[in-house]
Amino acid sequence: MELHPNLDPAKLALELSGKHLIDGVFCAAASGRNFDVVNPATGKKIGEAADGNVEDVDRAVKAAVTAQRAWGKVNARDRGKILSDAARKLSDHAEELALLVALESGKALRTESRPEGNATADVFNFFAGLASELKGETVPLKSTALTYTVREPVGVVAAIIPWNAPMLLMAFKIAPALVAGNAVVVKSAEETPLAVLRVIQILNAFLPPGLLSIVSGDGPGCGGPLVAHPAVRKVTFTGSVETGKIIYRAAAEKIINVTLELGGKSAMIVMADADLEQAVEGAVSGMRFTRQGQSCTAASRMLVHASLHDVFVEKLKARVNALKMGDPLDEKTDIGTVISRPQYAKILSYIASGKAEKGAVAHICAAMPTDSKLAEGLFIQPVIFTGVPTTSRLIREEIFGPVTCVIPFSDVEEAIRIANDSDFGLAATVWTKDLKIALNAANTLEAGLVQINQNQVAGPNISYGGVKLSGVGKELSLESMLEHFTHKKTVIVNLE
Ligand SMILES: NC(=O)C1=CN([C@@H]2O[C@H](COP(=O)(O)OP(=O)(O)OC[C@H]3O[C@@H](n4cnc5c(N)ncnc54)[C@H](OP(=O)(O)O)[C@@H]3O)[C@@H](O)[C@H]2O)C=CC1
Ligand SMILES: CCCCCC/C=C/C(=O)O
Repeated sequence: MELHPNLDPAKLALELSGKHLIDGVFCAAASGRNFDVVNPATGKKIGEAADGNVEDVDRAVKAAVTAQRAWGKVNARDRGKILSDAARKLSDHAEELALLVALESGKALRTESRPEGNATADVFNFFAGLASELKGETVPLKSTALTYTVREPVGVVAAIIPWNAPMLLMAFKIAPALVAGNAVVVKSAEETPLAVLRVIQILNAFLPPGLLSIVSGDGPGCGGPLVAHPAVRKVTFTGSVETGKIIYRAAAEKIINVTLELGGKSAMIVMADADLEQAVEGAVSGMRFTRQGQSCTAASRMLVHASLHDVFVEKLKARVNALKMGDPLDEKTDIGTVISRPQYAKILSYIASGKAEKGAVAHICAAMPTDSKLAEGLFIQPVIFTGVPTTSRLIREEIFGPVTCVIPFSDVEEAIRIANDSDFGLAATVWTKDLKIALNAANTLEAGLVQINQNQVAGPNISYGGVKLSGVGKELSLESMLEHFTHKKTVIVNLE
C-alpha cells in the first residue's frame, strides 16, 4: 500500500523524539531520560518522549514569565494577527499533523485524524479573530468619576491535555490563552507527545521564545509540579474526574482559577416520533465509533422509545457492522485502535462485566482486521448492549471505549429521569419531530450542551463545558477567552 509518498510519519516521529520545546528551542529532559512512544496499531515503538520533571517545568515556567511580560503589552489585534498567520501555517501542515497523530494514537486517518488536523487550525483562526473583543466597559457609578474596566491577561497558564484528541483539545486551551495575552506551558499526555510537539514547534516560529513551551512526562512527576508552580496563575485541563480532582485541590492551595473538562455519559433520547434513519446516523456519529468511543461526549446511553427499540437496535447494528476496522493510516479504514494497553484492558473488563449482567445481551459489531501486521493492535469490536439494568456500571461509569447501551423508555418523563440520573452532565441529544417536546427536554436535561436532531457541532463558537462531574468552566467560545483567560480590572478616576 503506497500512502502519502511525500510524508513519512515514522520519519517525522523519530525527528521529534526525546525533546521538550522550552524557551523556543528543542531540548532533552533534565534527567536525560526518555520514555517510549508506541503505535497502538502494531505495538511497535515509533519514537521516544523526554521524561520531564520539576526541573524542566521550572525552566519552562520561568521562560514563560519573562515572555509574558512583553506579550501582554502587544496590542490585542496584533496578537490576533500573529495567531492568524500561525493558523495558516498549521493548515499548511494539517496533513502531516494528521499522519503523526494517527500513528501515535491509532485514530483512523480519514475519519478522525485528518478532521482533527483541520479543526485544530480552525480553532486558532476563530480565537485570532476575537482579539478585538478583549475590551472593557464604562460603569455609570457617579457623574464625578470615570469608572471603567479593562481585561488583563492572567499571566502564565498551565495546559494539561489528554490523548483522545490531543491537538484539538490543546488548541481549545492555548489559542484563547495566547490571544488574551498569556504565556502557556503545555504538559502533553504520555501516549501522544509527538503531534502536539510539532504543533508547538510550528506555532513557535511566530511567537517570542518562552511564550509557548511544551513538556512531556508523567502526570504526577511533570503535570503535578506544573500545576503547583507558584508562577502558574491558571490551569486548564481535560481528562479524568480523578485527575481533575487532584488538580482542583492543588489549584485551591494557590487560589487560582481552573477550567476542567472531565468527560461524560451522554444521553441520546430517541422519542417515538423520531426520524429513525436520522437518529441511527446520529447514534453512529454521536457514539464516535470511528474513534473507538474515546470521546468525552460519546453517546454511551441511548434511550430509545420502547416502540422503536428493536428496530433501532437492528438498524444500528447493521450500520456499525458496515464500518471497517483496520490500519489507521489506510484511507479505507473507518475505525482504528484504542489508545493503550491499560485502556484496552479497562474497556474489555467493562465488556466482560456487562456480559455478566442478568438479562444483558452484547451485540458485537464490525469485523476484526485480519492483516498480520496488525496482530498486536489494540482493536476492540464495537459492542451495543441491550437489556442492561440502569444501575449497572456500564450505564453509570464512563467507559471511554466502543461500548454503548440501548435503554427502552415508555414516556418522555421517564426518558428525562433516566438521562438526568447520572453523575455526569456534559452533553445530550434529543430526536423528535415535536418542537414542544424537544424544547421541554432541552430545558430539563442536566447537560452543558443539548442538540436536537443532530449530534455534531459545526465548529467553534459554542460554549462548551459540562455540569456535575463533567467539570467547571467553558471552552471554545468568546466567553471562555474572557472569563477564563483574563482578569477584569476596575479603574475609578475621581473627576472632582
Ligand atoms: N474528558 C476527556 O476528554 C478525557 C477523559 N478521560 C477519562 O480518563 C480516563 C483515564 O485516562 P487517563 O489518560 O489516565 O486520564 P488522566 O486524567 O490521568 O490524564 C489526562 C492528563 O492529565 C495528566 N495527569 C495525570 N495525573 C496528573 C497529576 N497528578 N497532575 C497533573 N496532571 C496529571 C496526564 O498525564 P499522563 O499522560 O502522564 O498520565 C494527562 O496529560 C479515561 O478512561 C476517560 O474516562 C481521558 C482522556 C480525555
Ligand atoms: C461537541 C462540541 C464540540 C467539542 C468537541 C470536543 C471533543 C471532545 C472529544 O471528542 O473528546
